[in-house]
Amino acid sequence: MASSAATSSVKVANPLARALPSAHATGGDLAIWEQVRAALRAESGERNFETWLAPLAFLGCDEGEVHVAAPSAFLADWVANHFAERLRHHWAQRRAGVRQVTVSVRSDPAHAAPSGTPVAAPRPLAAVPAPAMAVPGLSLPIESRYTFQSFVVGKSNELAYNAAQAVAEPGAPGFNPLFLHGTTGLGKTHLMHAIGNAYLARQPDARVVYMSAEKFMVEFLAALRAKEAISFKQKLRSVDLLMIDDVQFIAGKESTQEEFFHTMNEIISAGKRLVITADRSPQNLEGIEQRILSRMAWGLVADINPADYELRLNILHAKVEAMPQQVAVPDDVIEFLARKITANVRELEGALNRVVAYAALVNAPVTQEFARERLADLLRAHERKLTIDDIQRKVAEHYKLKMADLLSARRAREVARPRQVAMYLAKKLTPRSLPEIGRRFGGRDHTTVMHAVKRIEELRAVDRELDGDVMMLTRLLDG
Ligand SMILES: Nc1ncnc2c1ncn2[C@@H]1O[C@H](COP(=O)(O)OP(=O)(O)OP(=O)(O)O)[C@@H](O)[C@H]1O
Repeated sequence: MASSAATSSVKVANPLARALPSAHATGGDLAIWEQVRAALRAESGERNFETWLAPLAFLGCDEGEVHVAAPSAFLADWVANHFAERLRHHWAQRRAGVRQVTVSVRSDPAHAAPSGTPVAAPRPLAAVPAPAMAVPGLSLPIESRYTFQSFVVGKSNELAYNAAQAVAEPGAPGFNPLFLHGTTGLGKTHLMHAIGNAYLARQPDARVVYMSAEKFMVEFLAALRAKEAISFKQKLRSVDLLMIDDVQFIAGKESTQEEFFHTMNEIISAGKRLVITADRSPQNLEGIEQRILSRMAWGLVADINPADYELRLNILHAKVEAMPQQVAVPDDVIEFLARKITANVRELEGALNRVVAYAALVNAPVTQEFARERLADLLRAHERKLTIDDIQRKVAEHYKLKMADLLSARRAREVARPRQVAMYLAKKLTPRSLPEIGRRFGGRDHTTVMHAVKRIEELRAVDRELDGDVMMLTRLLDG
């Protein structure tokens, strides 16, 4: 992510540079900083403010440049990309001449190496130990195929992905724990394994434990029975990185929750890393003690939303590329799957595998027809007959137009652009042909529809608002 999205008035200082600018904070500037904070709190909401903005430290302002510092490279990056323009705006309103905001990474004396500490020399290759593993016995195996590289990023999982990367990086991430939540099959477990793999690749000797909340409970109760609870506690609390999957499982299980709470506290206060996943947000987890919920919400809570059409396409492309056998899967089949299998990524992946495996078995080319036949059961379950009429209505409603306008010959931009969006969606989301779509839009020619589709494709690449409209409409219409 980083600096690419930062506006020209904002820069992210090199996250690795620990030294801070020599600006100084005067009393007047500190008062402005408090006002800016209040304005940001009001406009971004309490949650966003606490997560992203509250940890910022104000360093000072010199020659039109405001310097703030975040506790980690991850936070610095995120603030620069998502809040820096607002920061600049509020400063500029209150202090003449402010043109730029610089976000740097705060050097934290508590974590800095004491001066004089020798930096470890790189180890020669031959001395590198065999690939490290999670703590045997205690941890479930960490799957090597689930890596950051094999995780495809889109708007719906971007925050979770970036935060997960920050946990695996060497410096303190600036938040603890990381709480990932989302419904089934959206990549929570994948990200946890990716954290484990990346962390162990950097520090092969680290003690990493990945376990389901169910395993946590089973192991804890077994240790209690065997009168080995102390050793269980010690083993678990001495890890460097603890990852607990599906924490909703301990709902209603009181003694397990008690133990879980103390484990969380120990890990966090020892500065070790904790990652937790659940199928819903902390506020929505029922049957879990309030003190655990607030401890969880104290770190960074990142949701993973269902993948949109674009992300589904990208995931499918990535999965096809990663397949061991080189099977040609034409683009129209990929688009077909991305359009039809919308529930979650696990199902999408399963559908692709099913089609490809069967094609290889019977030595048939992968076509849309073939895919439709192989997935008939799955598709029937999802089938919702989406009509051009549905699309027109939704688009008209979204742009606050009358249906008659959408179908009219009016060329004014405020009508013509939504009409092109509707034609584009009709082509992408229904099996109707271009001439058929033209007919349904007031008897237009198929070349008009073709032009509309091309135009919207071009615009989506450069116009974020339009792209957002199309994605939202696609989700509303196509599930
Ligand atoms: N963004 C993504 N890129 C690549 N693969 C993904 C992505 N999201 C999910 N997957 C794949 O989808 C499958 C299901 O993901 P995963 O098991 O991580 O889901 P989950 O959210 O943990 O679900 P559950 O709550 O049911 O355990 C995995 O094979 C995973 O690799």
